[in-house]
Amino acid sequence: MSESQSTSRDALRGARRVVIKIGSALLTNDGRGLDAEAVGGWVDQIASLHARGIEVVLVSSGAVAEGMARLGWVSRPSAVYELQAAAAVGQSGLSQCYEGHFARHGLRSAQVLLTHDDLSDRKRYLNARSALRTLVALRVVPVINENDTVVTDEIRFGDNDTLGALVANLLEADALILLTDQEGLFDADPRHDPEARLIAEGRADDPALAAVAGDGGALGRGGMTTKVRAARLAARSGALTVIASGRQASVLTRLAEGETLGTLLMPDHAPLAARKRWLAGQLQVRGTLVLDDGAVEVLHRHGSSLLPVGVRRAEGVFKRGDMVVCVNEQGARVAKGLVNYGSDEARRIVGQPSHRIETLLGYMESPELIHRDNLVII
Ligand SMILES: Nc1ncnc2c1ncn2[C@@H]1O[C@H](COP(=O)(O)OP(=O)(O)O)[C@@H](O)[C@H]1O
Ligand SMILES: N[C@@H](CCC(=O)OP(=O)(O)O)C(=O)O
Repeated sequence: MSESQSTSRDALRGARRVVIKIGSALLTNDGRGLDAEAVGGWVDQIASLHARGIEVVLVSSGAVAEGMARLGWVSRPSAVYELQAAAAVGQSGLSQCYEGHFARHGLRSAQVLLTHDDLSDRKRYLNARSALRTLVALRVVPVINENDTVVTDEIRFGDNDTLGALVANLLEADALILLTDQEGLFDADPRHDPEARLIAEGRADDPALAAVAGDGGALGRGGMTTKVRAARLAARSGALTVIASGRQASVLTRLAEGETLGTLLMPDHAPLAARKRWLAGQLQVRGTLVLDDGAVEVLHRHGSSLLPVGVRRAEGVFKRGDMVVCVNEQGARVAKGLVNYGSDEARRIVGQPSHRIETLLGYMESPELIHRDNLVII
């Protein structure tokens, strides 16, 4: 084992708070509802981590699959209202299953259902954080899922990898462990390429990883694409990510002991401040600002605010306070942030020096289009 590998795996051994996500592809027993026996096995391992003083927060998929099994449906419905109904039926089964297994170890679990809005509204985000922190302090294991029954396609995470990463950010976890049906991230999708080789370690921000990550199977949602993206999100609060097979014997306890299993994706920059992390985790973007090269440079190099003079075009319909993405002239994403002017006003002031804002609009809200406190480089 190389020196860098042993150092990285040591980081996992030192983890005190971990978010463990168990994916649909793994949980659902080839689509026939929950694999309760396998759930029991993971809970046994989590109980053992707990006994060593490691705080565990679980993100578990499986509600829709369990609901389908309970309702006797053989194929996944496409209508949103049927998926919502299946999730409602299945979520109680999921919760019961975990509760029963944790009870064998004298541990309590708690069901926490979150939506995108809970994490995008700053007040609700802080509320969710304090509730989860309280549960963890009470030595209860939160079992989190997306609240599928009340979300529509437009506002959903969809996959639970992203939710897991945002929870890791929220709780400043040391590690995010994504358990799935493959041994980790391969250099090609092993379902289609028998020669594919496991990537043991990488940097969460490495664009080459996103290039080899493909879509999910029939049961899962985002495949490796969302797992690699989740690693990038988790890295923003300094968390490392492991993608590993939930079918490997004692996978969680072996990882906690520093064994080389799965794919380890390490953060390669300092963690962002809490508010910037929250900004970075925002998925819903209302518009696009196309920046000139000078603006891209000052944002990158100096962490400056974005002034209208550096913006070529404003696209989309947005209000003051909405999240917009900033791209360079080739369309590559550079930053995102909360904009100080709505799209109509923004279109009138782009390319202009800030001292002209008042003349152009009849008022000046602020000299920046996005203040640096509300801006995050991506
Ligand atoms: N490069 C890759 N390496 C490993 N698996 C990959 C890769 N690209 C795509 N996949 C697919 O991703 C699937 C796991 O993702 P997904 O089905 O969403 O599972 P989960 O429900 O656990 O999130 C695997 O079954 C695999 O076929
Ligand atoms: N929230 C959904 C699960 C979403 C999902 O399958 O995500 P993933 O496990 O990342 O493939 C459910 O409980 O059915």
